Amino acid sequence: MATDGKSNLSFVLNKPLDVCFQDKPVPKINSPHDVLVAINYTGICGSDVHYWLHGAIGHFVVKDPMVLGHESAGTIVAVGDAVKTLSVGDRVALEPGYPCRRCVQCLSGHYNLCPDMKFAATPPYDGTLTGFWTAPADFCYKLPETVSLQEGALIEPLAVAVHITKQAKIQPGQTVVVMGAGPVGLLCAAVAKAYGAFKVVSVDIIPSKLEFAKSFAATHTYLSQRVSPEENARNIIAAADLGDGADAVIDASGAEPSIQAALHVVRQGGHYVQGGMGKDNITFPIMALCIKEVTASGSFRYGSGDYKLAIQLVEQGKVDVKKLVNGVVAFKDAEEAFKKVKEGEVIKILIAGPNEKVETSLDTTVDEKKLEEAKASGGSGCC
Ligand SMILES: NC(=O)c1ccc[n+]([C@@H]2O[C@H](COP(=O)([O-])OP(=O)(O)OC[C@H]3O[C@@H](n4cnc5c(N)ncnc54)[C@H](O)[C@@H]3O)[C@@H](O)[C@H]2O)c1
Ligand SMILES: OC[C@H](O)C(O)[C@@H](O)CO
Repeated sequence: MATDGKSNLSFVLNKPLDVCFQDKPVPKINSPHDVLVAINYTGICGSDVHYWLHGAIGHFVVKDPMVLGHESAGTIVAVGDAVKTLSVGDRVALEPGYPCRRCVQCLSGHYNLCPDMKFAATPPYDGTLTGFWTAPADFCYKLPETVSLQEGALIEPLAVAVHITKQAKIQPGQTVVVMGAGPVGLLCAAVAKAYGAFKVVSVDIIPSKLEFAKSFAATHTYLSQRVSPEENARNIIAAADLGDGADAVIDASGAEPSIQAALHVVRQGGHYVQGGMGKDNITFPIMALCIKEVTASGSFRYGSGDYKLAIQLVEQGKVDVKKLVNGVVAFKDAEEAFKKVKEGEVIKILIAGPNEKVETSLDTTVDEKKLEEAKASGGSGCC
């Protein structure tokens, strides 16, 4: 068997800031429709960092030890008897949430809203920072030959961006403002461009993020100021010459001032999408929403077709996800990688699977002062 002699070492969160490595049994294929995947690479998401720091996101509370990670790509090592679409050796991007397939939401095509979703590294379900993982075959997406396994690990956040940007109903030639230039905002900007947006404005409060955004996908950038949301909105419109406002505005920050400015940037009859997660309740400019007849949507994870499109965008060179990767670390350095993400100076770090031979390509020395400052400034920006 392809797992013989291989480690199923897993990176486990016991409680906030208390992690360990555990060698768990290799999972068994329990359904003829499932496959067994050897994990090659996993990206660290803001939600993983949030669980590591706080042990909870909203009402999802880590009560028992939980394996972290959900942005993964791997190689098929065994397939169930009924699997026709994948074979041993195929390289796949993993969609990490499995819906019930029977409820009203699933049957109406919105499986991401399934109330019984089993989502990796969302308690009580273990995540993918492990050696081997079982998944339904139809939630594993074969990577084209030209797409690497490291790019495969970036398909998950790209699928989030594909879903958010679909909600914005962007038409070719339109203008789009993306609030927040973290991984999700950067990917939304790139997807908006791929959907045909003529101008894409990235907004953030950190100059270095905007410098990167300009080199990645943004046609314009704006450094948000400590002024009123209306004034920031006027400045964004002026900076990118957006006329009566942007056709679509996406929030990928979850920050209250950014959400407020967004409603003043969007044009009459435009679209607003809430992709960022933040405080449960904020002051929201309902008059702007109302009198401009803005169409506002939420966006949660990804649904039918989003992974497929994300892979196509990478395959066709429309979104260069490699540019987001600051480095790859060996599995044993997973905790250092989390600290590095929390320091706030990297975009994406990949953790190699425990059976993957990798030379660490990232300086994992952690600047404790920067880490303390980042911790003091609040959560991961996630929830
Ligand atoms: N909807 C979903 O399914 C989904 C999935 C994944 C992540 N998310 C959420 O998307 C958001 C972005 O994720 P990420 O991984 O890029 O997070 P991130 O924390 O790396 O990025 C957030 C960015 O927003 C910027 N920001 C903060 N305040 C701002 C302000 N006032 N104006 C403009 N920018 C501001 C930050 O500097 C940062 O660059 C998070 O809130 C995350 O929880 C949502
Ligand atoms: O990309 C998926 C997200 O990280 C998750 O939905 C998380 O933020 C909430 O559980």
